[in-house]
Amino acid sequence: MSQRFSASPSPRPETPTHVNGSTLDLSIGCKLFVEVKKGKRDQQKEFRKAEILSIRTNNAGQTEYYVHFLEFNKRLDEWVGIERLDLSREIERPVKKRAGKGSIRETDTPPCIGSPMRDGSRTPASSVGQKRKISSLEDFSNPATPLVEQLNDDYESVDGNVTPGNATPLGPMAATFSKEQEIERLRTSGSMTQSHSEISRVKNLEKIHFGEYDVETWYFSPYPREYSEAAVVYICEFCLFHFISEKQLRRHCAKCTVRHPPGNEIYRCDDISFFEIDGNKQKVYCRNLCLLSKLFLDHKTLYYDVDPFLFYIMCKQDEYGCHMIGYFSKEKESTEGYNLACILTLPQHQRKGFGRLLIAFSYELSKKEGKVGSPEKPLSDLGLLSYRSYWSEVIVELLIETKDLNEDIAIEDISARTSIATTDIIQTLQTLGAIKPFKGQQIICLSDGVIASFNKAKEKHKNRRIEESCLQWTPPHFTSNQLRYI
Ligand SMILES: CC(=O)SCCNC(=O)CCNC(=O)[C@H](O)C(C)(C)COP(=O)(O)OP(=O)(O)OC[C@H]1O[C@@H](n2cnc3c(N)ncnc32)[C@H](O)[C@@H]1OP(=O)(O)O
Repeated sequence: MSQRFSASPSPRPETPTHVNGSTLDLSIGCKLFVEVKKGKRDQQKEFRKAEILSIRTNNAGQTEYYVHFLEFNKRLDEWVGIERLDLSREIERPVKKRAGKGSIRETDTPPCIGSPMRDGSRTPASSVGQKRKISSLEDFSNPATPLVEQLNDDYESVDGNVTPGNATPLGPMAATFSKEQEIERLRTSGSMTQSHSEISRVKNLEKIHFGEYDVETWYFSPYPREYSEAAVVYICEFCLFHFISEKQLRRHCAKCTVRHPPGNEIYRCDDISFFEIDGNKQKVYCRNLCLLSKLFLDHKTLYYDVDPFLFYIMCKQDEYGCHMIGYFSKEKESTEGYNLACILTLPQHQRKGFGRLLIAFSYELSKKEGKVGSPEKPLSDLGLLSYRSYWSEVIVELLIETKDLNEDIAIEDISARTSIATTDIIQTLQTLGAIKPFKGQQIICLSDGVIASFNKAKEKHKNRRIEESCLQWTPPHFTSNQLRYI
């Protein structure tokens, strides 16, 4: 059965808006101040500069604008009505640029910069070359914390292979960008990235129902076109089939006997289990998983070519079955030495230490393989924060241990014992301010502050650790041509 894919209702380029009897032309690319959605208790209105990315008419015939708050993460983009626009302040209009001989093209996007990815696509400027701020709803209140500054610096160093100096403008491809081509690429390509000029700037689903949760989505994902009309998309939490109505889901659940991900359970400790799934064997499940994860992963994910990947699904068990909390994917063979491709904790389970557990598990697998590994780049803002937190904790713990034993330890030793790549260790130590010059040499020295933060974090995470003895796994081997299990 062929499926059609689409971003959202077709955007209208220009809409005359009536204010106090006069007409105001608001078009895609206009930048203006928009009221920020705040918690119920916060009475104070706050406005931030935002760019209009799309315009639509809702069922009640009212015009709505899809806005992106400048310098904030895309997951805060949303549809707003005219009442949230501050029309009393200046509106910045998109610059008209000449597109070629005799024609004028209106441009609302900066050129995309970035390095070619493995699949030939480009890394988006938003995630690599430009400075970004970590943001969630609560971050609106305090967008410029020291953590944010730290993160911005980290972005440039971690993804440091792209700097404005070696950035390449996207060139004529951007001008001839076709929606059909993009849809086809989203549908059929492997690892993907997004650029500013892609239709996927506008998210297509508002909410999903998953298990017992209703979850607001963050980003575009290529679900079938008709799904973008639904207020909620219903997903079976066990087999990941998706439905457009609750009735359809109920009918499905009456027949669906699946109670855990379709793979081998390779780890169980208390109520936490990990299942290993081969993308080549469970294509439908893995594609549905990638569709789901794309709703929360902006900058890269794969959702068609799942064969070369293994998927590790983390579940919490109860009497009904194994409920998915998060997952990570891993290339069967990574020439770049990556031990993790994409990682996701479902939003309803975030900030509870599960991301840390997923990361720890990926390194536990690397240890069993006798390899050093690193996550695939670029990392998202949340990915980087989580990795920084994990790396810091593991490295500081080892340094304290070796100091207590009066042993010397080199970066290579840390890497061999933790499976963390030396570049990640050095960057982490630099971030902690732990590399100091001493008598013409560089030494590692932990400040009291770093040790105090470590002790606090250790206490917090003491119940969320991977027990090595609970991992029942031998590294799988694959034939070189097809990457299947032998
Ligand atoms: C290689 C890649 O795939 S990069 C892409 C990474 N994935 C994504 O961006 C998808 C959307 N995000 C997510 O799924 C999650 O945020 C993850 C997987 C990155 C982290 O999962 P979580 O379960 O929330 O992580 P966890 O609770 O273990 O937090 C780990 C640490 O990261 C940091 N952190 C995580 N989220 C945040 C946040 N929103 N704000 C500030 N710090 C954060 C904190 O230091 C936290 O430790 P703490 O709670 O003790 O302070």
